[in-house]
Amino acid sequence: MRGVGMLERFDELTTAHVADACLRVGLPVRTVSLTAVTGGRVAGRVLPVQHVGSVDVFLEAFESAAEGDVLVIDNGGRRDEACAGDMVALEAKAAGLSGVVIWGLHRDTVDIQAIGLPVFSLGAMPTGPLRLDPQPADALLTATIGEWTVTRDDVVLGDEDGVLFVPADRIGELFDLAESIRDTERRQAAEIRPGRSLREQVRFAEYLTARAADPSLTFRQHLRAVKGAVEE
Ligand SMILES: O=C([O-])CC(=O)C(=O)O
Ligand SMILES: [Mg+2]
Repeated sequence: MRGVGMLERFDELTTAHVADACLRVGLPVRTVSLTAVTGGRVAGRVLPVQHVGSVDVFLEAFESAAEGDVLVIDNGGRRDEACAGDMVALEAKAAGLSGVVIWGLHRDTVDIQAIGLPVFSLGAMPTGPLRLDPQPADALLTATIGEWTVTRDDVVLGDEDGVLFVPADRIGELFDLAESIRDTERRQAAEIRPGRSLREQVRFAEYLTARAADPSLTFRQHLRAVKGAVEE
């Protein structure tokens, strides 16, 4: 699954559903809280870059980008400079990319919003970089976003809750599971509204009784037994 196909399938899901799917199959839940500058959603293969003070590394990455890739910028979480703005967003869009994810700050917010390419970042700041550091040898191979180091073998998903990284070769399986979690949650929601409480649906009273007898019983174990979905 690539580019547009992946985005179409993710369009009916959220990062929360896929994060819960990761938890269920025992994958690390590689999420980061970032703001959606343009409010859009993104799903695509990671195009990793490490930024050291100049946009040239982005332009170099675009030279070998594939349709639907997402530029994932490691700026070390710095909050003293913006590392990408509307020029980078526009060039990314023209190169066929489907979004930009920044572990750092952006600028040119209004122009980025007008371009419409989904951009996720820690926030905005007027100044660009005032430094230029040496470029590491793996600057176009890996990016560290929060505590997660990602490569071309990863897919990034982004929405209003932030971003999530998943292994590209597990995406179909994770989407299948995320869809079933979403369907369960929708069914539960559809019953809460007319008055059948979540506690009733997940037999919460039974859980409290069972936990009194066996304090090691967790709510997650109980949810699995009754096939409910809330937190995974
Ligand atoms: O932050 C930078 O220097 C890059 C920039 O402004 C842009 O892409 O428009
Ligand atoms: Mg600019």
